[in-house]
Amino acid sequence: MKLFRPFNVVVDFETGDLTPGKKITRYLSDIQHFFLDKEKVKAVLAKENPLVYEVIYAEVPEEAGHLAHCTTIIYPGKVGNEFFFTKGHLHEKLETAEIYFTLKGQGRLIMASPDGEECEVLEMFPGSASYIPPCWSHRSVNVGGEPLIFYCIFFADAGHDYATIDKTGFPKVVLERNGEVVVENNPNWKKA
Ligand SMILES: O=P(O)(O)OC[C@H]1O[C@](O)(CO)[C@@H](O)[C@@H]1O
Ligand SMILES: [Fe+2]
Repeated sequence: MKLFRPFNVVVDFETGDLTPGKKITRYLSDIQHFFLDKEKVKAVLAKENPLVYEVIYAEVPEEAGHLAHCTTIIYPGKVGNEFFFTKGHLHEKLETAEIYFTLKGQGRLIMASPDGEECEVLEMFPGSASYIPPCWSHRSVNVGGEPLIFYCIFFADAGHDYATIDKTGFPKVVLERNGEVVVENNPNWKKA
C-alpha cells in the first residue's frame, strides 16, 4: 500500500460541519418514494423541495485498510406524521460494521437483517455511540425539533447498496402520534 499521510479534519459539534470535507445533499425528491403518505409528499413537493440531510465526508481512498468517516446532519421535519430520515442502505461488502456517534439532537437508528426478518431500533442522543454490526441495513431518523448530527466511521471499501432498500423498504417506520415518538411496522415493507 502507498504510504498515506496522516491528517486532521475538524468537526463542529454545533453545526456538524467537517473541514476539509466533501458534502453530499439529499432533498425530499430523492427519498420521496419511501414515505408512507404519498398524497402529503406530493403536496409538499408542489410547494418546495426541502433539504432533508447532508453528509460531509473526510476524503480518504475507498480502499481496504482505510477508515471512511463523515458527519451526517438530518434536518428536523416530517411528511404528515413521519419524521425525516436518511435513504438507508446495506453495505455492498455486507460483512462490514459501522459506528454512529451522536453529537446533537434526538434520533432513532433503524437496523434490519438482510432479509428484513430481524429489526432493531436504537435511540440516538448526544453521547450515544451506536454499533451497526456487519450485515445490518441502517437508516437514521430525526425525531426532534433541531438538527440530528452524528459522526460515522466505516470501512472505506464497504460501498453502498441502495438497490435492496429501494425494493424492500425498512420493516419499521418512526412516526409522531399524539406528540409521542412511536415505532410501527411498515405496511409497505416487502421481504427481500
Ligand atoms: O447513504 P445514505 O443512506 O443516504 O445515508 C447517509 C449515511 O450513510 C453513511 O454515509 C455511510 O454509511 C453514513 O455516514 C450516513 O449517515
Ligand atoms: Fe453505512
